[in-house]
Amino acid sequence: MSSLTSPSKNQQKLSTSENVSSIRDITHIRVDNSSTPSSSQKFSLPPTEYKNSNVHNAMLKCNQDYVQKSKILMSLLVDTSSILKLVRETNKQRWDLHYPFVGIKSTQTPGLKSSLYNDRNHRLMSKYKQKVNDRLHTPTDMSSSQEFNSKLNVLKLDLKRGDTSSAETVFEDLDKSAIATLLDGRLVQTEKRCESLHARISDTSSKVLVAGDVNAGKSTFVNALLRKEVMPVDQQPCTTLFCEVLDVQENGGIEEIHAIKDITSYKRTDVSTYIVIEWKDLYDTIVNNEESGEYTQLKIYTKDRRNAQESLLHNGVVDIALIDCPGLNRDTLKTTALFARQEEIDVIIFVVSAENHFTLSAKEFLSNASKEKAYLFIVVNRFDNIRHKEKCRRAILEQIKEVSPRTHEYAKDLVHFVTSTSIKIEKDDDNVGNMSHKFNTADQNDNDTKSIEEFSKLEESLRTFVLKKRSKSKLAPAQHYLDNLVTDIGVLIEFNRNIAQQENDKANMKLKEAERAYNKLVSDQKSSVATAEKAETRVCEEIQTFTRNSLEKAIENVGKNVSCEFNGLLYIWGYANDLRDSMLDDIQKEVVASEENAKNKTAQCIKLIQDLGKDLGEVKQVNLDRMYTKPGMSISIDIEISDFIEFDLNEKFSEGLGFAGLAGGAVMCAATRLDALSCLWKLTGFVGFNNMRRLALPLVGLAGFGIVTYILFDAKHVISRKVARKIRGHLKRSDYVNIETNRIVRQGRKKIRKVSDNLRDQFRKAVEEEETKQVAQRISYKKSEEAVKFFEKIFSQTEQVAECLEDFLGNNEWEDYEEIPVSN
Ligand SMILES: Nc1nc2c(ncn2[C@@H]2O[C@H](COP(=O)(O)OP(=O)(O)OP(=O)(O)O)[C@@H](O)[C@H]2O)c(=O)[nH]1
Repeated sequence: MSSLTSPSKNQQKLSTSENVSSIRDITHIRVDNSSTPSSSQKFSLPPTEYKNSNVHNAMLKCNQDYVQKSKILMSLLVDTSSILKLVRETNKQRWDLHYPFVGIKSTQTPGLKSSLYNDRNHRLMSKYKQKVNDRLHTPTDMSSSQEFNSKLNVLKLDLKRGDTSSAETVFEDLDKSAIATLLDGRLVQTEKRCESLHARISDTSSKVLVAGDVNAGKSTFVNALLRKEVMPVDQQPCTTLFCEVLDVQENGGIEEIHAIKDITSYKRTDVSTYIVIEWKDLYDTIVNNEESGEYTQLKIYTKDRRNAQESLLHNGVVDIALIDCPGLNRDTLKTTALFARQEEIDVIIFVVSAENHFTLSAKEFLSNASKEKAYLFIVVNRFDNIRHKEKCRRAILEQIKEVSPRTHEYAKDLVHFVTSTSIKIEKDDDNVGNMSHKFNTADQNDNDTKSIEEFSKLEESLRTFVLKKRSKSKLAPAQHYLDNLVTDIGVLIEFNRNIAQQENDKANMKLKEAERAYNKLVSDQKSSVATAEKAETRVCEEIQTFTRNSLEKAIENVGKNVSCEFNGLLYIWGYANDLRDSMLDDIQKEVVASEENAKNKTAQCIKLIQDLGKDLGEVKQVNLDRMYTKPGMSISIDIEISDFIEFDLNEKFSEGLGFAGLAGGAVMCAATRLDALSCLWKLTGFVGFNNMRRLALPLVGLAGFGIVTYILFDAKHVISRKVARKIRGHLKRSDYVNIETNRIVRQGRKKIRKVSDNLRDQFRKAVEEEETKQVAQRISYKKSEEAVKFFEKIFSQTEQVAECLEDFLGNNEWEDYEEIPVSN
């Protein structure tokens, strides 16, 4: 099997460039045929046998050239196939290929800067580069799909969609991946085509189709070539299906007839794909098939006992298979024409009866076949039946001139007037079985040396022609195909390299932008977070200072501006309570004011912090209404008797007066607060009645004196002072200022911290997003960079293939095969 079926193995052995250099070596070394397995097999016969045969030597020479050229071509096909595989792989996995000129309306393909021009001097550009460049920059008419697609030949996409839509509009409807998929399909087809071309070149055999009118003597001619009675001959039309006669070596040395129903599934080694026909049944099978149509083709493996110099089937150079066709008529014309068009058919031999000349079917077949194959090999048979031979010769040559002028030009080599029945053929009763009685031997004429000579001449010409045609028919299609293909690959790759380069430039720019944006964001993040932290600290300190000062001041001033209605001594207790409440209210007012201040400061700070992150997305609103809704520290102060007693009286009073006043005050207080009588009663019980009686008078006197003093010296101021002092003392002891300040600051800090945390979060997300963007840009940059490198590598590999193709196959010698079909 060809190496194309396992390119990976092939690649393991040789890289493309190594392969190409090995191809270069091939051309400088004369191919030593004896070293190749096929040639050792083919030239195993003693060389003396060839000595006198110029024809055979010519065949050997011709074959040498063929072997050498086919090796090069096969290597190039393998390399091209590997390139296609790499392109396909990239198209599928890494980089969607762009189809040249999609959506570019200008005839100058703007934006397409060719790196090929980067060569120092345009004139120094390789032929291949120049070719690709010219193709890329040739103005394109976008009006029709045909013109549009003409940038590519082999890789051209078939995008016709109705008559009205141009390829351009079709392309507009397709997205990038759809085009990549279409291209993938095209690449697969192309790879297969390379494989089939490779297989065709590696196949050393040659197929020769023997066509002609009914009863022209095709089967007789085939038998004469083989010198053996293989094909059944009948005066009635008898060949009804295609019978391919091959050398027995092709079937492992076993003479056999395979009747095939479906030729596409035929495998010689798989007996289920054919039926083996007995030799004796060959005639009946062929004749009966006209009605049954059971088989489409027969493969007849037969032994040619003649030596290589004489044999056609195994001539030591090329394995020739002869295909005997059914005679041409309206029914068979189409099938035979189709058969003749097959690539495998290297040569068409057309057998015409000298008596009947060309029929209409024959002319139609020949004119079509000559378009396909250029040169035809024409056998004018049954020449023995012609009396005016020269006249007949002229008439037939005239007809050939009409249907195939090129064949006519080389008529000496390509047109032969023969009598097939003049050739003595070997009969093998085992093979032909009961068919022998049907074989017409009446026309055989051993002594007709002229006819035999004519036939030998025909055979010589035929062998050389088959060989040359084989070279041409097997190698030329591959050469032309490769030539077109490598140019197409170049155009496709260069076009995509350009796009990849543009995308790389763009990606590079975007990557740099992304890096800049990222760095700026990270620095903004640091500074903003620091600013927010500072603002938080500062504002909290401000709130703290303000609150502390306010509360301390309020506590210090407590009672200074208090005014409560004093309704006389009887209501002194209520007065004291009112005073206390009023004082505590004043402090509470300061607390509320501090809370309000803290709220404002917090709001300002929050605004400042939110402003720091205003570019980072939506700002989360913070509700400050719920701040300080819970009451602060509660103050519980009870008014006691002692709150009415002022020990530290004004310096203007003496100590005695003070004591009396106090005592009086105490009595008054007790009198007002308690039931005086019950109090007295209790006191009497305590000190004893007699003692009480003795104390009563001085006490009453003292009380009276106290009452008078108390009234005289403004009881309400004393209470105010005492209550204020009591409140201050209580608040100091309970660390009121600190606790309240901390509470107010804490709540403000909490709100600010929440906003700061949100800002941090916003920055973190933004940084993450920028990082992701940066990573994506880096990936896209790397991807396009890899694509550029890949396309450059592929282009240079393709260029090497193209140069080899140019060097070794693009010479005039090659064309000679068309110019001189037979002569050496
Ligand atoms: N006189 C003469 N008769 C020939 C010659 N070649 C063939 N014949 C006869 O022509 C008849 C038909 O020959 P075939 O070889 O069967 O012809 P064919 O073209 O294969 O026929 P179909 O396959 O049926 O189209 C037979 O009787 C042959 O003996 C020839 O060169 N000279």
